[in-house]
Amino acid sequence: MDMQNFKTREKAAMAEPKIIARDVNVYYGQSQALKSIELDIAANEVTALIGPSGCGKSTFLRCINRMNDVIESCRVEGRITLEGIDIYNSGLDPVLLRARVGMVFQKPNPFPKSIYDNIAYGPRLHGIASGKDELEATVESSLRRAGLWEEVKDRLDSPGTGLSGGQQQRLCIARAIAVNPEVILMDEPCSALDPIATAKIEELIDELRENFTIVIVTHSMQQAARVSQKTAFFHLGELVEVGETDKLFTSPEDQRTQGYITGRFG
Ligand SMILES: Nc1ncnc2c1ncn2[C@@H]1O[C@H](COP(=O)(O)OP(=O)(O)OP(=O)(O)O)[C@@H](O)[C@H]1O
Repeated sequence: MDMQNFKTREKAAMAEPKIIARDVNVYYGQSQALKSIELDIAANEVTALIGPSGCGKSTFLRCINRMNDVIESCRVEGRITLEGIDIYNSGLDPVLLRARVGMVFQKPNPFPKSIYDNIAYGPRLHGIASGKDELEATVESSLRRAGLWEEVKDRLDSPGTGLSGGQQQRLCIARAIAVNPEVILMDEPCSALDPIATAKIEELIDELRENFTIVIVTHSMQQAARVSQKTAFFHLGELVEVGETDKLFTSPEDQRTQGYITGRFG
């Protein structure tokens, strides 16, 4: 290994995880959806959350930007830190948290506004771009980073909802990027898309990790294997196993992981 490579790896090994979850328990009313979750999420990596339906993947994802706050019956216990800041107990405004931790949903959900305004909305709200020129530049760079600029540059005033499903999802990714978040959460972002649109989003995810920390929930083990560096396997509200994606899929430590990835249940 050359010196440069060694230094890069050493730096990565020493770096603090971007997100740390400790003893996270989540309840919907009386029913417990997550049990004592402990997970470190590294910066500039893609972490995939996998597991059978109902195991708690989306619930955990929503804990990271406090989206569970809007579900009345939901109660979150434990500690989740973002760069050392406790996101539940620091008095951190959830709106500001969600600017740092953006989210992309299963079904593309552009606002019923123009393509331009879909992207400009967040920067306007958070006062990120000052003036028309800067806002235009932010809209363009966000669309470029989401791989959508060439396809929409001549129709920025058209409604976002008029785009194809795959384009709408890239619009939603561009919208998330526009406020310059550190983390992007993706809840099954390709489940409503065809294979070609899925491949585009997967390529995009790989490019985005250079600048963002990405956590993705997916039902597709192939997708987890293609896009992620780390994979966490959830089962019945427990985090059973987490590790390097290659290792988790080739030599898992737990029988339950083995059972799931070989298709014995799920
Ligand atoms: N809003 C809610 N109100 C009540 N219970 C909920 C709510 N959302 C999720 N649950 C329950 O919490 C548990 C975990 O659900 P969650 O959606 O997090 O699982 P998941 O692994 O993401 O599932 P899927 O893969 O089917 O999306 C399930 O038992 C589910 O029924």
